[in-house]
Amino acid sequence: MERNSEEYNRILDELTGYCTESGKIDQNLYVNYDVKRGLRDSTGKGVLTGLTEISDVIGYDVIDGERVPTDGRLYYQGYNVEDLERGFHGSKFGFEETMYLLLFGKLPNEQQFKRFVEMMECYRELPRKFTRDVILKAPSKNMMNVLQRCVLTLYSYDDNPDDISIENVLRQCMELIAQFPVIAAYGYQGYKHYFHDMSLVIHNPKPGLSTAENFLRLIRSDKKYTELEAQVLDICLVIHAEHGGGNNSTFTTHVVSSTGTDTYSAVASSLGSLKGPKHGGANLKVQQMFDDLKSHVKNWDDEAALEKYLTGLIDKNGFDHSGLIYGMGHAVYTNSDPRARILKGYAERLAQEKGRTKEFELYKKVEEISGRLLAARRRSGKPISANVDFYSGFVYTMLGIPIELFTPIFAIARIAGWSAHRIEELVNAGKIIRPAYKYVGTHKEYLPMEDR
Ligand SMILES: CC(=O)SCCNC(=O)CCNC(=O)[C@H](O)C(C)(C)COP(=O)(O)OP(=O)(O)OC[C@H]1O[C@@H](n2cnc3c(N)ncnc32)[C@H](O)[C@@H]1OP(=O)(O)O
Ligand SMILES: O=C([O-])CC(=O)C(=O)O
Repeated sequence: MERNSEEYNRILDELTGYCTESGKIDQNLYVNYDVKRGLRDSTGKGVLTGLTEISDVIGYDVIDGERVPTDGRLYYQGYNVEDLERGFHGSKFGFEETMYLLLFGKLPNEQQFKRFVEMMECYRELPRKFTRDVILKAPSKNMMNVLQRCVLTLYSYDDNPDDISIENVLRQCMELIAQFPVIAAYGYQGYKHYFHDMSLVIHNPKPGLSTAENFLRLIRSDKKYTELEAQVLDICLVIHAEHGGGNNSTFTTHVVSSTGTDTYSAVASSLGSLKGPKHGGANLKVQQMFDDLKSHVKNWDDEAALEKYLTGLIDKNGFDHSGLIYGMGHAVYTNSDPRARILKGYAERLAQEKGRTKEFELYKKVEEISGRLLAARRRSGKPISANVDFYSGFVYTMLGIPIELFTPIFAIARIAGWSAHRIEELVNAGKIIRPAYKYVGTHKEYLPMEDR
């Protein structure tokens, strides 16, 4: 049979019909069996599946035994992220301090920090010819795919890949944390060259520079960036670095690590999760959604037109027909996400500097109208607000960072959290994660082919 022939397409349609029909489950059964869909209870609260000391994500206060929505708070190893952000002001190495904090449980002193940064510098170097043989050999349009493929290939360059002793896993994690920015940047350079006919530019990372500085240097042909750009990107990495054990990609780290598998398999799985548009991939979707909005609503001051467009999104009549307004909503946060508050502040300051205040005002209006429209539709009455992905892409565009690198930047930061959680899972030698699935089909008798 020839691919894409009429017959091929007819059979594929028929098979698609079979598997869609076969996969359908009566939605009432989920209620009858009290299935914790999405691992949530009937109030939407996450089912407790683990304990962690790495971070605390707070969306409610408990007052007189009642959960009351509150402005979100996020703590890394006990430290409020907003205090960290203020503390790191003016530094370009906030992300390196954050990595240390997440991995080792405390903030480093000067000597510990110097040694750590030096170690990360030597881990940053990719294996010999890896760039040519792996990154550039099979260029991809998607840098999350490049990261996944490279992580899996790094397994074969490791002399001791399957050893899950803490010492070996820590070494592997530190290497991957250091190499992620380089892989994403080189993957992007390969993409520009092979898909957009631009010159291939591969700079080496420079010792003494922070992760943020090196990343900006590697993605730019002239290696240039401003102090402000490096500082803002550094803070973006800090606030994306970790988010508890329950977020989808970190939970994936726990699930996969609980089998005793190798670090490369676990990290590649988490990358796959983070790429999803309901998770880290939302930063890309937000950008695309705003492009779509701008093509439909020419007058950004026309609130009625904005409301109509956003209502269309919820009704699955616009953009990607998913029914979602990207960048809004969160499983834990209610009144606000502290990271969105921080990013909104940077977005406002950058917009003033770059003459993009009108666009910033548009974001604010969309945030306000979406929150109102979504809250009105919800059965639970839980408040809904902008999440970390709402303003991040706007900030990145003002830093001159291309859209292809939005979700990879999330991954460059979040691998620090995944690493800390992988080690926490292994240190505590937990049970293999294995929830229950109830069979709701019938049992049938086998029939030989001629009798079917
Ligand atoms: C880094 C991150 O992962 S941050 C999240 C990034 N993702 C996005 O921005 C995508 C858009 N947002 C969403 O899809 C959701 O808000 C999620 C995935 C973040 C959280 O989902 P949940 O935990 O199920 O949210 P929650 O329980 O508060 O929402 C319940 C209801 O509101 C709806 N809802 C929540 N957010 C949105 C949204 N942005 N647009 C439309 N509907 C929404 C849900 O579909 C659900 O509807 P239902 O009760 O009728 O089934
Ligand atoms: O916690 C979540 O579910 C998603 C999230 O915000 C993150 O991973 O940063």
